[in-house]
Amino acid sequence: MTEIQAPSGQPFMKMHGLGNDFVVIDSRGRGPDAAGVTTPALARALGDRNRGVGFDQLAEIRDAAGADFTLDFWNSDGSRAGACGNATRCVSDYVMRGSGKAAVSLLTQRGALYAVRRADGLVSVNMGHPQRDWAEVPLAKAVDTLHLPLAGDPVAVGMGNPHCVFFVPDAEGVDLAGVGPKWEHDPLFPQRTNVEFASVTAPDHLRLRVWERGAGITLACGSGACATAVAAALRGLTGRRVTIDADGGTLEIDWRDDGVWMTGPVAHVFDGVLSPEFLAQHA
Ligand SMILES: N[C@H](CCC[C@H](N)C(=O)O)C(=O)O
Repeated sequence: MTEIQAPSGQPFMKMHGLGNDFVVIDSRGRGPDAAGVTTPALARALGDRNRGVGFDQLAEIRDAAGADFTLDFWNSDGSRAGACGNATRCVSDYVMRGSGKAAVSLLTQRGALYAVRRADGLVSVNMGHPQRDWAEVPLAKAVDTLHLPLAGDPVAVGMGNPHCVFFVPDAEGVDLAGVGPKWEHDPLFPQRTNVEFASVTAPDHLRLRVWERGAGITLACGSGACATAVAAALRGLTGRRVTIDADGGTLEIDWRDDGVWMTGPVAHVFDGVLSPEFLAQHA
């Protein structure tokens, strides 16, 4: 009889929120001071959809002091992201299932966040207060974040990561791949930016398409949806509670006094193990 060997290597999960897809590495159990296992080289290699696993973002779960867990985000180009709403929802769901809790707290680069499971099964995350000051976004110089001095009159909003939101008559018609990289690299954004194109379809409804910093076109962007809802409310285009249709599905955004709440679905696709060879090649 052949013995089946337990696989050695680094376990991971593949998850997605509205088609915004993630590799999730759970490296808890080593203490809050232990560094993560992810390196820029590993993120780039794993993010390659032909030679790796493929993802829009990689999320690594680490131990936290004073919260249920810490969450680090990486883009497929190997850069770090300060926030990722869809991955926060997916990972919070996984941690809630594992612990039996109906609410969890987490630490991200921007600070502490909070997630709860709703009665309908969807997961809500309080993504924190929007950053509206030019230095916090960050922008390269002191300008009015509600009317950036750029063609198309976009709004800058930080959600722990930078967003540049354009309101356009028809988001469907925008050539994302053509215009996205230009704005991502505009000198007004010293850390580059995520780029949103939104159309108001009703006073409580927006259509959104996104070009993400470090990842390109994605089917949805949770922090981008939050930034877009904030920008639309500040411009007086919508109320503070909106439904946002991204390419991959729908998010509910509610900008409350305690922060911007984002609600949507989660999907756990499969579990895998990275081979020791792959890890060694991309350490
Ligand atoms: N997809 C993520 C955002 C990733 C942002 C990342 N591209 C950055 O560099 O800030 C979300 O659901 O919020």
